[in-house]
Amino acid sequence: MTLSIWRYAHLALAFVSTLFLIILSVTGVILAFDAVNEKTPGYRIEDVDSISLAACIPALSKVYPEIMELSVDHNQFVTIDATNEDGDHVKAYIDPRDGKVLGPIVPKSSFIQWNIALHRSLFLKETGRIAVGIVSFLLFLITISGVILIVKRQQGVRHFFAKINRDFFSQYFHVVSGRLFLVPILVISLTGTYLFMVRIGLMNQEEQKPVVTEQSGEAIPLEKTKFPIFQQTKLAHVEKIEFPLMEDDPEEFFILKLRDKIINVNQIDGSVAEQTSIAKTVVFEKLSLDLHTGRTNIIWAVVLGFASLNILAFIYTGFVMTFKRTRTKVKNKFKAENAEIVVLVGTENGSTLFFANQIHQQLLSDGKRSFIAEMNQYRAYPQAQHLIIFTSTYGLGSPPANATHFTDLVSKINQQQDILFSVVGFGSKAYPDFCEFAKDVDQLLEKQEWAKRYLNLYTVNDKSPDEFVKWVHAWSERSLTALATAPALYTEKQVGLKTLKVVEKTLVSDDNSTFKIILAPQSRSDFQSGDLLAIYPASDSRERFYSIGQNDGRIQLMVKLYENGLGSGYLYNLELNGKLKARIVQNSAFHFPKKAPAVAMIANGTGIAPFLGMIMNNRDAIPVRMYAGFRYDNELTAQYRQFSADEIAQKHLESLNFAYSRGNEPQYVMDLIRKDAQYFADLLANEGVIMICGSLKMQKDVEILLEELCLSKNNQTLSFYKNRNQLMTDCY
Ligand SMILES: Cc1cc2nc3c(=O)[nH]c(=O)nc-3n(C[C@H](O)[C@H](O)[C@H](O)COP(=O)(O)O)c2cc1C
Repeated sequence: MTLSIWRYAHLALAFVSTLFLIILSVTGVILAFDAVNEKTPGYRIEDVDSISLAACIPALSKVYPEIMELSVDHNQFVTIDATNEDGDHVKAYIDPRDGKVLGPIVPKSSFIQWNIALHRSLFLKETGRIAVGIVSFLLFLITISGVILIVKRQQGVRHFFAKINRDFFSQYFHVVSGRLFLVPILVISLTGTYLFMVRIGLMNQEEQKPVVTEQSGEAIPLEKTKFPIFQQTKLAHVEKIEFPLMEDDPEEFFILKLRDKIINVNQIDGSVAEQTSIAKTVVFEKLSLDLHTGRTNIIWAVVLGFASLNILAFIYTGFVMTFKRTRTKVKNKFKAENAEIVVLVGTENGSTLFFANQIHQQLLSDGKRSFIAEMNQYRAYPQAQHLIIFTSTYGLGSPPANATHFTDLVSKINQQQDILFSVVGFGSKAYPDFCEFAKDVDQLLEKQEWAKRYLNLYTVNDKSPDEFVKWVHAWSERSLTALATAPALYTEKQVGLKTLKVVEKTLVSDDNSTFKIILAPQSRSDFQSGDLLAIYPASDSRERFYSIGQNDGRIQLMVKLYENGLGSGYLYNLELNGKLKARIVQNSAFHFPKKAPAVAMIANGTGIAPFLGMIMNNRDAIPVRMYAGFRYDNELTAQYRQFSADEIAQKHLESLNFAYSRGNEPQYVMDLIRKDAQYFADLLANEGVIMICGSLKMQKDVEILLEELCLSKNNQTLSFYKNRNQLMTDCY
């Protein structure tokens, strides 16, 4: 499928960096947790911005005769490295106002250190650092391309924060959380990139020259509380203070390491002996580190933790989206120029392609020369008789990604022969322009001289299989092409294969080509008569469907054996007690209507199969009449007669009426219906249900007859009853 360049970039970048991003996100979550955890002991000195060095240094000197170092970390914890009055070495968190020890310095656990090393360099030293840096930059690019995709999706920057309609969970989550975590992820990626650039020396850290103040003459001693620089400097601005090693030595200084400069202070008179600014890049580096790690702010650390967690969720949902988009693989057996049926698909996220492919596959199975392509690949189809278009719509009635040139192409390329067209729109009623693009395409084709309308436009809301099968019914009945109408076949969640054992099989004879096969599921299976069995005779993607009759918890099929028939031949050749794998497809639209006051069943040939099961299970004794047409009265129909006698005795059935088309008096089911016209008219008038199973041709003829009957006897159209679900069909 054509992907827009941005989506392609977004995906390619994500693909390249996935593994690294997973490692960095997992360790990122752990380190964010650690950053929060670090702050939980109550060593934080709240008013470090009001404590001056002039207040705290003399106070500390009273408690600690010898101080080596005092530092204030990103948590605003103050640490001292000193000797106390008892001569003991103290390295601990203290209160800077009175020197009281608050707690010991606990080094980071080896687990956290392990995480830090993994996060920074993947344990690969310099190479790892470079890889991490590059991945940070890729994350930045992924974020930017993601923003562009959201802007495109939302039809402009103005709607960036507008409501996101939910197509499916992964997509919704990806977009909504993408917006929510946009800023933190941008910050993580940019600061990560910057830190990497600094570390590998890409940022020019120009040496800052110290400014030296010439000392004039002998220093006049001053009390430390009066040192102007100590009075001006608050603890909040300090990172570290190195104390003079030897007291009274004017060559030994207090070295104040502040965030933006280093100041050497004369310990005798408190004058500034030397001052060195810290390079901007270093200041930025510290800021980046604060922002990247959340070490200075607990709320930011929590936000970063969630953002990292969200990167993992992004990866997962992103791949679900990609999988969904690319899952349906299409194969063409015929070339565009030889195709008799052309299926064109307009899709952005691949779901419409799934529906289209289900149809294309069935057309191929039915021996039709079907060809499937994207709408943007529209061209001349010299042998086409049918053009079927399935397309979604994206915002303001726009075409999906692979249908953007369709309108232009249609105006440029004229087909040379008449082609019957049918358009199915896929969309969502959550959007004001429901299926707008499909409507436009339908109108566009209507105007083409070569295009002849085959069906009116059908629309499908939110990928509803029930709505889609309405089109399937219509197209298959009009074209007399067997297409499966069980909605379950068009749901993306397909249930798995089941093992079935052959427990009974009859043989065909000269005058009977239909055989019965009974299959016992080897695991718990829920199904009803009217459901379908999908088998895979060649163990490939080719599927064949059979209507199920439920016989005592087992699957009963009536199969007509065709010469060289793939499915029928496979089933016929199965050994007794042999096993096969197959899928049960629920077909709730053709289940026995348990609430109906009465039911008429109309079948021809193997269409009788589901009805046999329904009758056996009619324990509520709903009045059922069956009308069945066959070619010959043979041993099979004799069995049906025996079956009906048994079922009539059990009150499961009222009557079974046969018509034989090749007998002495050729008859069709239509003749049986005509004979019982009043019964059918009354049945429909009294909310009874008619079920039809068998050939599409028979269904068509029966419907024409029922239409006549309804009009003449009930003064109603057949569609009136159809709309009330009083006509159920499953024909092929
Ligand atoms: C961003 C976005 C915009 C959409 N805009 C419309 C719209 O304007 N009209 C509509 O009927 N459906 C709209 N839809 C719904 C899709 O057309 C619908 O979900 C369709 O089944 C998707 O099919 P696809 O996966 O084949 O692209 C939109 C969906 C998304 C995600």
